[in-house]
Amino acid sequence: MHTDLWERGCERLAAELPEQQFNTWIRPLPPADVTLAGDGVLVGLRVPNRFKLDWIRAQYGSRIEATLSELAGKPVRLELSLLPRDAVARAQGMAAAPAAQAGAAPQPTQSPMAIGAALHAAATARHDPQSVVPTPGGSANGRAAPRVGEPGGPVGTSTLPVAPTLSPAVSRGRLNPALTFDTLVPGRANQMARTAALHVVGAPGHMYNPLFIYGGVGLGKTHLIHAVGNALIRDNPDARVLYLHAEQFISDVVRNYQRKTFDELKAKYHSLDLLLIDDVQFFAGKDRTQEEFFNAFEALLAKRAHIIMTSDTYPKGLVDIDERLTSRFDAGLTVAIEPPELEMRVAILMKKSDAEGSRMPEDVAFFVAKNVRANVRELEGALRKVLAYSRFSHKEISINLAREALKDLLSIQNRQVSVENIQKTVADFYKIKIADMYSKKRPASIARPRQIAMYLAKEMTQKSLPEIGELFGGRDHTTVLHAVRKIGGERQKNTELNQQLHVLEQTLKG
Ligand SMILES: Nc1ncnc2c1ncn2[C@@H]1O[C@H](COP(=O)(O)OP(=O)(O)OP(=O)(O)O)[C@@H](O)[C@H]1O
Repeated sequence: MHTDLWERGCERLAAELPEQQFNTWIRPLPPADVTLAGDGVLVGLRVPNRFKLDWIRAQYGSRIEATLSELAGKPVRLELSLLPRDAVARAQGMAAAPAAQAGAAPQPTQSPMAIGAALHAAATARHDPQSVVPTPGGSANGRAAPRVGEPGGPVGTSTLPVAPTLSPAVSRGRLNPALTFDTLVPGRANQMARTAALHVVGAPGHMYNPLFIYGGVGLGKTHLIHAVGNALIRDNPDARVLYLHAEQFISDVVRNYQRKTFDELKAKYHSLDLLLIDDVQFFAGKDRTQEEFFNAFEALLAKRAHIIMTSDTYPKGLVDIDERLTSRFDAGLTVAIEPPELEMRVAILMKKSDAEGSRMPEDVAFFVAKNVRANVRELEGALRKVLAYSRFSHKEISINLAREALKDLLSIQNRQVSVENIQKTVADFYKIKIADMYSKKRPASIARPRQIAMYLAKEMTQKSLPEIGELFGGRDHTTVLHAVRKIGGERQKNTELNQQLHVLEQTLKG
């Protein structure tokens, strides 16, 4: 077994990567789970938040896989997942004291892995934006520069001053130069959001301010707002653009609160031309953060700076966020990004495989796209698996190869969802009693979830209409057919319903 594979990998990465990059991104990770999987090795890494997960995957994923594969002498597949929230919260609670000493250097005598475990708690509690933010990645003329960690890319320590008021170069450093409009595949699912975003690039500070983009996980919200930032800086290299995840804003507020340096916070945020802030649902229940964000928001709009926010739900659907904020979020333009349809998924697979230098034949792209429907992030994961499998096995990319590479994923997808499970999940979601699924009650608050459950039963199980009717309290098959048509039709037009169905489908697929 390769029990010490991760530790050896860390040692190698510590020697190869610039020190600050290793210390920021790899060292704080908790020890990986290493398991043998077929002819290869599966290395599971848990990361405290989505921002870090995306960054580590984009910047270091292939490098980690290559390093570990070399050490193991067999193919290694890296799987990144989020640490459960309670584990993060526990670590934050435990780390209250170390957080005060954020930045303390690890003891050199410890192994990278031991240090990783020890520092993990402090790192998750710290969330120091300056420490987690990558070094500048854009060139002076705004064209894409090599990424952090790539040959020719910037080294760990920024030579730029980190002033409370961001210099344009520092703000540019927070954008991922790979996330542009060119690399974002357009389609019906992101048409509105993309068009609105392009308007902002054309006339920042004018129309659609603030722009609020919402949608389920992995659908391209972050990509789109980075694209706006990158395009704006390309057109105007002096523009002060800041991208940050809502959690970083929260940490900034906490830090300035502790130090009583609110003027610095104001100077930093109120001076921007474009603020891109991801996942504002994270502000829930954080009153002081909401107050500071409100102040920044008002100051930026007053000087015609643009604000773009993303969230997993529309403004009125945000919970534990002050209404004076949510009503302002809704005051510009609110647009949804929907799950991509089949053709768009195929286009994404083909574009991304081209970018990797291994074209995926169209029939294979259709096969993968038909089987991976949840979101683009999962689609990318499936693509990575197929490409890696083809590389390691020295075989051409074909449907058979894709079937083999994705067999775990396909077996999960094919797992049967039962009508009983659908009834329970839908009842929980809409907060009605499960008995109402079989009852004859007709108020809309009950009849509609029941119709939604019937629709999902038809979509997600092999049951016939009469069988479904029977399982819903002995209803006639025409009642089921009516529900299936009604909900299916509405889904096409009603974004909110579509999002709810998407969440339910994801939950049911486990
Ligand atoms: N239309 C698209 N074309 C190309 N790539 C896309 C598209 N949509 C999403 N992606 C890619 O899918 C991945 C996930 O997208 P992104 O991180 O922007 O999703 P998100 O909606 O912000 O998710 P989350 O809410 O989980 O943060 C990224 O690698 C992104 O580049």
